[in-house]
Amino acid sequence: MRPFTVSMNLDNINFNGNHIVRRYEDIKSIFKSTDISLEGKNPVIYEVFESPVPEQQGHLIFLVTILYPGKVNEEFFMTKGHYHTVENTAEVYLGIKGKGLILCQTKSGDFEVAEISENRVVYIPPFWAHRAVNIFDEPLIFFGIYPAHAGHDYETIAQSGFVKRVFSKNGRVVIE
Ligand SMILES: O=P(O)(O)OC[C@H]1O[C@](O)(CO)[C@@H](O)[C@@H]1O
Ligand SMILES: [Fe+2]
Repeated sequence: MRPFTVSMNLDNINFNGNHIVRRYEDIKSIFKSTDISLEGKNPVIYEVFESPVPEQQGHLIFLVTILYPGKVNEEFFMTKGHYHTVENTAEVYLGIKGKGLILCQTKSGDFEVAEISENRVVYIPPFWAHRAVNIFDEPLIFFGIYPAHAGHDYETIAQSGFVKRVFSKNGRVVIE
């Protein structure tokens, strides 16, 4: 592989790698309850633009995630969340726009919330599951980098979920 550059122009982002689009119907099971008002609309909850890099040890995948503003009933839009399949792999996020929370937890029950916003860097150590939550009324946009061989373990989260959820209640952000 040869060195390459890409544009970070957010009006027209495309790194020529995977483009993951997750809509309400794809991920509604992650929310506490279903929301009839979204059933017909099936909005895009988030999309991820990844770099075209082989999923092999030694490489780094970089990405931009756009997590749209919105709620499923009172629960803020969020990503599926995952552990890395190769658990001993970390991830770094750099906030570009918007405001959010990165929920982090370990299999032994440890939990942490990290704030993400423009110019703030979040470090997710090895062994920590991570889920992004948009707590603002604009898209949450962040850049990320992780080892290309890390993989995504969604199954553990599907079975046991995250220990906390983030809601909007009377105009306030509530973590329960
Ligand atoms: O993979 P999920 O949980 O749907 O969420 C996507 C987020 O996690 C990542 O897959 C990185 O591991 C990013 O691409 C993105 O920010
Ligand atoms: Fe990850």
